[in-house]
Amino acid sequence: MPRAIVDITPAGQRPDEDPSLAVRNNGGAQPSSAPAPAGRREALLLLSFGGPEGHDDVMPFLENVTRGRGIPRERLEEVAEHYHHFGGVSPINDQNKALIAALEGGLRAAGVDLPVYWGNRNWAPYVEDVWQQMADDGIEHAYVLATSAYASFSGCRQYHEDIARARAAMTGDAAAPGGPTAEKLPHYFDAEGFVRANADALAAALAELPTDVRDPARLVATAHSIPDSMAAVAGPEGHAYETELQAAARLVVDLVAPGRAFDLVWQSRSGPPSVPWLEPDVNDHLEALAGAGEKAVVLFPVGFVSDHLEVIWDLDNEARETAEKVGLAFARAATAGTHPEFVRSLVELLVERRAGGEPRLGTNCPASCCFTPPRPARPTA
Ligand SMILES: CC1=C(CCC(=O)O)c2cc3nc(cc4[nH]c(cc5[nH]c(cc1n2)c(C)c5CCC(=O)O)c(CCC(=O)O)c4C)C(CCC(=O)O)=C3C
Ligand SMILES: [Fe+2]
Repeated sequence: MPRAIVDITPAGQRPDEDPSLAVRNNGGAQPSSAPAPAGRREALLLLSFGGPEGHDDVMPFLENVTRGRGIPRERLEEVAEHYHHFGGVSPINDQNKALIAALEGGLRAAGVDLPVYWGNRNWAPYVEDVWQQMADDGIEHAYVLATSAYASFSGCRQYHEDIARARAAMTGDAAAPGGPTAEKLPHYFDAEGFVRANADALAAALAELPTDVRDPARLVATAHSIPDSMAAVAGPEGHAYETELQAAARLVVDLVAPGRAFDLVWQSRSGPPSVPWLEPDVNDHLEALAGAGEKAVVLFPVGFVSDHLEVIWDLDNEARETAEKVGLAFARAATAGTHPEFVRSLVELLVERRAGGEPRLGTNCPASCCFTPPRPARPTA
């Protein structure tokens, strides 16, 4: 019996935020399990976060990211300093360009003739503009590869909303969106090449440690912290962000040192202190490890796809400093980046979808996924 595809029709709200932020019509992503119709003009779209390109971009970029999110001004100023430390340029844009070049090569190698486009949520090239560009170029359907491998509002649902917003902007009518139709590719935290890329990097980082602490070194996976309320509703049954991260980290460690223990901790917490986010923070965890007599640690940021600013600032500066302070030998593994096996897996995901493979989570998400259902309207007297 064919499995019903549940269309994404957000009727909810972001778990911890203002309901007016939610895009009400996600007409962008309508997965179909039928093979791509012959002759349809298709494209691959890399959909990412975006990042500033210079000093003057930093504050407007941060305002785009945090609009309506209730992030304290002091936090924004602090994060702006991290960007200014690198001349106001986020590394994420060059990393996305490199990934696109690698994907183009990977598609050619697989004999897949598709153009690759790039759009962002928070900075140019904006997803709205690339949608117009694709329409002008005659593209009818886009497969959307988001630069997040996991569930959660921030990592999955919000990318669906970006697609819906871009399609609504084509007509000015969210109920009758335009431009190419789209389907988002599924979560890829357990894709063979993603796991292999992270495992190679973990092995390389371990090899950087002095030989006498290599075997007993503590393996510590990191991912972006999110509000507890967001974690609780991630995925169809809730807590999928943590579950997927645990699964990915386990797969990675098992390729390097089968069965070896690891910890999963959180980084880059934002938001007001009054709102609970996933804990422990990586810095607190390093202090606890040192306090328990550990001598060395390898961090592997399996929650991220490239070595963007939150990785290089929060780990290579802050966490490394914490490790030095408490006397832990420290190494940090690279993210998947443009590892050839990772790129090959991404191309495979695309090929699977084009052939009409059963849509998986991240492509077809139930309406309740990553949202808190809105409270029923109070009956009026
Ligand atoms: C789960 C997750 C991912 C991974 C999935 C994915 O990749 O999508 C991710 C990635 C990224 N986050 C990034 C940057 C920022 N994230 C912020 C704020 C926030 N992130 C959150 C979550 C996540 N974030 C959340 C819940 C907030 C609070 C505000 C809100 O609820 O939306 C802020 C505001 C300032 C601050 O408070 O830190 C900035 C500047 C960059 C770009 C880095 C660069 O430029 O290289 C990237 C790739
Ligand atoms: Fe973030």
